[in-house]
Amino acid sequence: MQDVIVVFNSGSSSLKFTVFRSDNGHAGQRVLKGEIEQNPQGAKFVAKDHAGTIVAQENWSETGLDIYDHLFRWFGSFSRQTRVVAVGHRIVHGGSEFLKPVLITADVLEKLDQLTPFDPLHQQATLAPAKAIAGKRPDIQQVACFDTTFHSTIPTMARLLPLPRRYAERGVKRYGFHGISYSYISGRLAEIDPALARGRTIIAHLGSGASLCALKDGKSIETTMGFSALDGLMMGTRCGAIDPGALLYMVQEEKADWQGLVNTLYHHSGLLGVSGVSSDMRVLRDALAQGSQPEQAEHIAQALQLFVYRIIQEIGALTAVMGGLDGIVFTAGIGEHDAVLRREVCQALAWAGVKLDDTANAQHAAVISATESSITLRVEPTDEGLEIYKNVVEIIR
Ligand SMILES: Nc1ncnc2c1ncn2[C@@H]1O[C@H](COP(=O)(O)OP(=O)(O)O)[C@@H](O)[C@H]1O
Ligand SMILES: CC(=O)OP(=O)(O)O
Ligand SMILES: [Mg+2]
Repeated sequence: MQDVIVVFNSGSSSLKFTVFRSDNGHAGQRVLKGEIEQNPQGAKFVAKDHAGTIVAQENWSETGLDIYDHLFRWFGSFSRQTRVVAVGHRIVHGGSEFLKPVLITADVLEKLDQLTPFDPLHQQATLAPAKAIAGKRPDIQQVACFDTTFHSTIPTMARLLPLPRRYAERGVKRYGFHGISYSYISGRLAEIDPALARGRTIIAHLGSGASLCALKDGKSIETTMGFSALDGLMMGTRCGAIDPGALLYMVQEEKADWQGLVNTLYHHSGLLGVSGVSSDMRVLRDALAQGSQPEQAEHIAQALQLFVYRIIQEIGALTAVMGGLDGIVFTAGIGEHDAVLRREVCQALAWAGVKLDDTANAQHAAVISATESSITLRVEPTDEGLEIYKNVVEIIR
């Protein structure tokens, strides 16, 4: 009977899980990974073995929490051949209380539930698997790892929002997110590039959700997402930082109700909102290459340019806060795979001494800076699943 640790990384639209052997220390040997993609019509479940071969594929008519009955039926058959010794979860918001990974208890779940208004997009989606398992398999130890933990080191000036003091006392301050990814990359840098790990390095986690982290001497000192995962960079469907007066206008003039505003800002803005076509970089680039009609082509081009422009603005700000810049590490879906995006960002940073090696960039090499570049440029795949697995091993040890 194989002992395993299961790791859930629930995103805003999909539930991803990875199964690791539990007898392999921090090496984290994957035996299975799966995804449940949900849509209004139901859910599609796919599980693949370590070689990527599909070992299970099902379409379920249920959605929301009902998918867990199917998942546990499948889990039941799966766990008859294996022994699930623990489950790890990516929980996006840990608030001010949870500053490191914790064993999940009813009290912990209750406190995390109360943070939902701080992150209406992710919190319940990331808590759902933990709640389902706590209800159906209370014998299984569960560990919560938080996207906010890595940024517990940001200083007061990075933490405070310029609002009346009473709001900070209610938790309205800057937390930062993508911390599990940043913790993984920071650990990898210590292994592959100690100078960058200890230096002034910006990690660019550019996925559907996108943010930057200013890593100084191995610690987060500033990051672009703040109170919420809506803040900072322009993203696939999220607006990022915008003038609060625009929100007041939207509410006043368009009588936008709260839910309508949540949907607009979280789901219909960003690349999708400006292009009017898609939130996915690949779709937008293909549409331009295939020659959209002129107005649509202009909107797509502006969306892509604005995406880069916001990254440049924030890199400039983080560089100032760090008092200089030694390296940039690109990661996550866009950061790892979109050489055009990386080239456009690096070209706009020539003033800072950034020089890209175009050949290495096109090959998605680990190091993409030219030898004469005064700033090291790297591409490093993130691995939130492995980072969570390592935290689970530590907690249940
Ligand atoms: N080959 C690619 N070229 C450009 N962009 C890509 C590529 N592969 C993935 N992406 C982008 O990465 C995004 C997904 O980012 P990822 O970090 O994988 O997921 P998530 O943000 O949901 O955690 C997609 O929306 C897409 O825009
Ligand atoms: C915090 C956050 O935005 O996560 P994701 O990029 O997975 O949506
Ligand atoms: Mg992500």
